[in-house]
Amino acid sequence: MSRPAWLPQTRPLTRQLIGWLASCRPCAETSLAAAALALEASLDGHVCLRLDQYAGRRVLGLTLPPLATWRADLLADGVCRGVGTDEDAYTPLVLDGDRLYLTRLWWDETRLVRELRERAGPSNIAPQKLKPVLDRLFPGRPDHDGQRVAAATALLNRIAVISGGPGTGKTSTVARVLAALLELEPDSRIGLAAPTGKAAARMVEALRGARAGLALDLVTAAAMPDSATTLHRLLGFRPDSATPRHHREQPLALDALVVDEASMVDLAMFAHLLDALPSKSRLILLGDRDQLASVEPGAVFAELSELAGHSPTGARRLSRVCTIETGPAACSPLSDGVALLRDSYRFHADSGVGALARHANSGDAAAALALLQGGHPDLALQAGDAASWWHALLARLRPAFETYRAAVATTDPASAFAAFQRLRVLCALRDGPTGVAAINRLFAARLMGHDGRRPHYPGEALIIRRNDPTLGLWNGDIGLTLADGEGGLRVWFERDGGFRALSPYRLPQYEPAYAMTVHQSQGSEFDEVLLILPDEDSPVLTRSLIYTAITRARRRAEIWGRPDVLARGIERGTRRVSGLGERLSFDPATYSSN
Ligand SMILES: Nc1ncnc2c1ncn2[C@@H]1O[C@H](COP(=O)(O)OP(=O)(O)OP(=O)(O)O)[C@@H](O)[C@H]1O
Repeated sequence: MSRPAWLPQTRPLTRQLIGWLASCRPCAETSLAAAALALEASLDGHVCLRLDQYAGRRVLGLTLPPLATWRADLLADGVCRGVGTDEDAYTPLVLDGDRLYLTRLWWDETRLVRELRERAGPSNIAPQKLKPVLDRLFPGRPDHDGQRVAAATALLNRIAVISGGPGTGKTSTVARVLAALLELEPDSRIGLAAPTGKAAARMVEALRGARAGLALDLVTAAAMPDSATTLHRLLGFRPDSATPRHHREQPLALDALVVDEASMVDLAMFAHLLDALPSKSRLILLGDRDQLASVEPGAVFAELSELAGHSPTGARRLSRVCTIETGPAACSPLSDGVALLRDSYRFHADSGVGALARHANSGDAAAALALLQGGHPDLALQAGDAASWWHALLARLRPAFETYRAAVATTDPASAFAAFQRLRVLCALRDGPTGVAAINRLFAARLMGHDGRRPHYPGEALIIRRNDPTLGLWNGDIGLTLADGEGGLRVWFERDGGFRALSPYRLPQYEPAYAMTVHQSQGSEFDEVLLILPDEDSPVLTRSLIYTAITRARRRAEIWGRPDVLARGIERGTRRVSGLGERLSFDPATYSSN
């Protein structure tokens, strides 16, 4: 059929693919509309489209058919295939119940579900052996202590998911989990990984700190892992190939893997990870289920966290090691492995940042605004359009940039990084007058005195946007440019507790980093954070984005923008559509809780 009239309403990629599909085969316009909606959904981070949410509605200027007719047309037109039928025949889409997937995403979800189901279940650690070890590692703590329960959960199950907000003790808990594991299974080969280089470095630093507080015997202390890598590096992704070096036939040589900041890991990476991890290995996922999900489709960590519950057997095993509250019953074979940490030790009870994060996360815009306007010493709201405050923003930042420029003048990378990482401006959007690109141009010109004539200059701060395994640079790495003492410039990167320098002319794709998007800031923390809002409401501005921005702040958070725009963002909850939770749940027809 000819190109549908509604096609220009969709994004360029959708237009291209639907144009191709329309030219390949005759099919109903509503089948093309379903394919277009599934593509658009994947571009928004959803794994699939729920046909039942659209059937019978008017969308893209079309009235969509009732569900049964729409499903039948889709299958008859050959735009998609049903599950279990003709798996070798390629169709662009797969229809699984009422969920319509791009075929690649259906395979990723299917592989992940299969791997998780196969691995779910109790580990081979006996509760009676674990109890004395945890008594030693959590001295003086009550049996019902949340971190102790989380540690026991992680050790008694093969797949563990520990979710908690900032400072709830995820790292402290996992340090004890690793110590206990090494005591009970001394030969364990343990790996540490995170989605970005920054998050991996922070994980190592935090684990070193947590480990120092444990009275470990010398053998255990020496066996504790002391380096972490990115998931890309761990799996051996190559720039010229979509298939990593490690997979089912060439698995990782690990008995246990801890992945920090797991909320940033997308569906496809999770599927690759489970494929490469030996079937007997443990997997421990750490993260904050309320943070922004990955840029690519999927919200795997948040969905796994939602499975929390106890099976009768799981509850019996856990209660031999600690005291547990009566909670929800298991809804999935993975439920017993999920632990939620709730008490934050980073923010004191009177911390404005902590309270603001809680209000934002619960969607309570009125309480968040009242708090911001209530004169809290660690919070500020600069209300209004950007045009009304950008001079004030430059004045607010000038002292911090002067400190940074003074540190740059010493040419000592440690001083430069210490000054640079103290404060960060975060932007909700990428483009537009308050987007990260415009704000960076403003700061480079007005605060760094960069006139744009030289390609590089001392103090230039940049963020790497593309992995370059040959150079050992990873998407998200921050580089600071310093004079090299011979009239040239070098860009310095933090590496393995030290620094390394490269010529600015060798770098892969990068962007300025005086300000960064909230997405780019995930996995990092700063003493002070200034969040810049767009002047107009945007669908990108969501509760999880605002919560993620605020929780990057250790000591102080400021919001620059219109209160009504902030309120609408806090009220905008988002939920990514996928089939993961449903496919991992027990089949109610066959599950018995006894
Ligand atoms: N049970 C506790 N009692 C007192 N202080 C604690 C406790 N647990 C953790 N802390 C402290 O709280 C801070 C945060 O702990 P930790 O780094 O383990 O949390 P996290 O959840 O990993 O934090 P982040 O969100 O920054 O990754 C640390 O300074 C730690 O020493």
